[in-house]
Amino acid sequence: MDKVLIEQLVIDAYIGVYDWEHDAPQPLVFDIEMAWDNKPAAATDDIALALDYDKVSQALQKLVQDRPRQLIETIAEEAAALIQTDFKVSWVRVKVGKPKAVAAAQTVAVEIERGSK
Ligand SMILES: Nc1nc2c(c(=O)[nH]1)N=C([C@H](O)[C@@H](O)CO)CN2
Repeated sequence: MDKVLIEQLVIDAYIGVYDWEHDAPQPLVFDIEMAWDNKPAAATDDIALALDYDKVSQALQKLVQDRPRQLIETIAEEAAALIQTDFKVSWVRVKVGKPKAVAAAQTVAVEIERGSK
């Protein structure tokens, strides 16, 4: 299975369950894997046949900054749904890290897979 990947995409977000988290944005780090047949794009050298990682990244930025949320689970689920619906991706893995959440941890994260390969 071919994939298109977006790694370590940083998006500032209003995210968290505690009041202090509602006052300022903090970084979320996205790792995304998307099933995509890369052969047609490679054969034609045509971006129209590729899964445009730039467009996906922009759409994720808009989604995340659209409104505050409490849980990174919510962001992960909404990101997966957007990628599947708007970009016609049959299978996606989304990892959302919140590096500032737990002082003693380098990062905390959730990861989900949606769709079929
Ligand atoms: N599974 C989760 N646990 C926690 C979350 C979360 O989004 N998913 N969030 C928090 C707080 O917002 C925390 O990040 C503040 O440090 C706690 N646990």
